[in-house]
Amino acid sequence: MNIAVYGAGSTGCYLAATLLLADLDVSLICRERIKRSIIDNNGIHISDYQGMSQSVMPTKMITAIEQTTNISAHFDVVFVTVKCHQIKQSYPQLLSITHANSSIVFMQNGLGSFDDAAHHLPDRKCYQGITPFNVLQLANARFHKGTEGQFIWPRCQHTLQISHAMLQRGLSCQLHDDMAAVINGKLLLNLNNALNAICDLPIQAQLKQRPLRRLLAQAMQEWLKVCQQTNRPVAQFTKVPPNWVPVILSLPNGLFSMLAKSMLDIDPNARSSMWEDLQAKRLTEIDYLNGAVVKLGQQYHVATPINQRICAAIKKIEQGETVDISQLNSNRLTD
Ligand SMILES: NC(=O)C1=CN([C@@H]2O[C@H](COP(=O)(O)OP(=O)(O)OC[C@H]3O[C@@H](n4cnc5c(N)ncnc54)[C@H](OP(=O)(O)O)[C@@H]3O)[C@@H](O)[C@H]2O)C=CC1
Ligand SMILES: CC(C)(CO)C(=O)C(=O)O
Repeated sequence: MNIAVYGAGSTGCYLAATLLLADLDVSLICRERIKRSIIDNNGIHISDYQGMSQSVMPTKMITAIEQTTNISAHFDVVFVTVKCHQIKQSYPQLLSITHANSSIVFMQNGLGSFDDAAHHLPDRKCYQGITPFNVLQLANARFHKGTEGQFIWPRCQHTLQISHAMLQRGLSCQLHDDMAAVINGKLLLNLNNALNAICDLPIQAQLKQRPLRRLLAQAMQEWLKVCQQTNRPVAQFTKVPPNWVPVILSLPNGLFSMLAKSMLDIDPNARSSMWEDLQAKRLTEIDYLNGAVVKLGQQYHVATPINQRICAAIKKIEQGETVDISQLNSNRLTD
């Protein structure tokens, strides 16, 4: 089975290293800077907040698909790990490197990008997968997992084979039959990406502040309302069912830290991928996260004022303006 990780950056390099450690045949399709960094540092180095640390040297790294020979229809499985807004440009290349029985697994957060991909690649088996944990790209080809979780993939012939190979090496992933519920449940957590980026604090420090938790709880309540209204299933990612998460987040600090130990048991430096995007002055995925909640809210007549303010704030920051998180409690950002 020939596997490719298309767009190996933070999550993609972590995924590629994990699959290589399971002795699978993996090619990285990545930028020249990533390839150079991996070569200069003798491999990909992955670590996690519980002390795991492993290294692996990929032998196949492709930076220019058009100039690579024997790659046409070569891959049986492609994990796509580019950002949501980079998916559109990938269709011709994804078509050229796969065949009719290939599985293409899209690993993006949020809603919108997968539907577009499945629509544009009708001759391929397209699936959605999820990275439930945070990966921070550090210097020297190091990729650090800062929160808990395992890769989640749809159950299909290829992922069953991959899961088996991983298990034999003491590694694990989760296979699900209902990826739509998983995506909706992950979006609930990703509503924090923007808030985390705006408050400019590590997630753990952010969660210790009740006003910041309450903002997140309100954003989550709006999404849960949309899900209820549209009969969308929401998978559980936390110790408590999705509907309880905003309730727990709204509790006073003492009660919250007693009841939400696992939420706080993360790397003290972990931040959201949107924080990373803003630091690097990259376009964010706001339209696919809080923006998707707003869009569905408008469609199904559910009010989403907090998510609207969050979107407006991120758009301002993308344009170089500064935003104070306290402004989210007023209407000023949507004016
Ligand atoms: N980072 C995280 O902790 C988490 C991220 N996610 C989700 O996973 C998805 C991927 O995020 P993440 O891994 O952070 O993204 P990254 O930006 O770190 O990685 C994507 C990489 O793909 C490269 N790329 C883009 N287009 C191509 C192309 N055509 N050919 C080769 N390389 C390409 C990008 O380069 P360039 O920057 O030059 O465009 C970048 O290096 C997102 O939807 C995100 O929300 C989910 C859970 C956690
Ligand atoms: C794991 C999590 C929720 C961390 O914020 C994430 O998905 C991200 O940063 O994009």
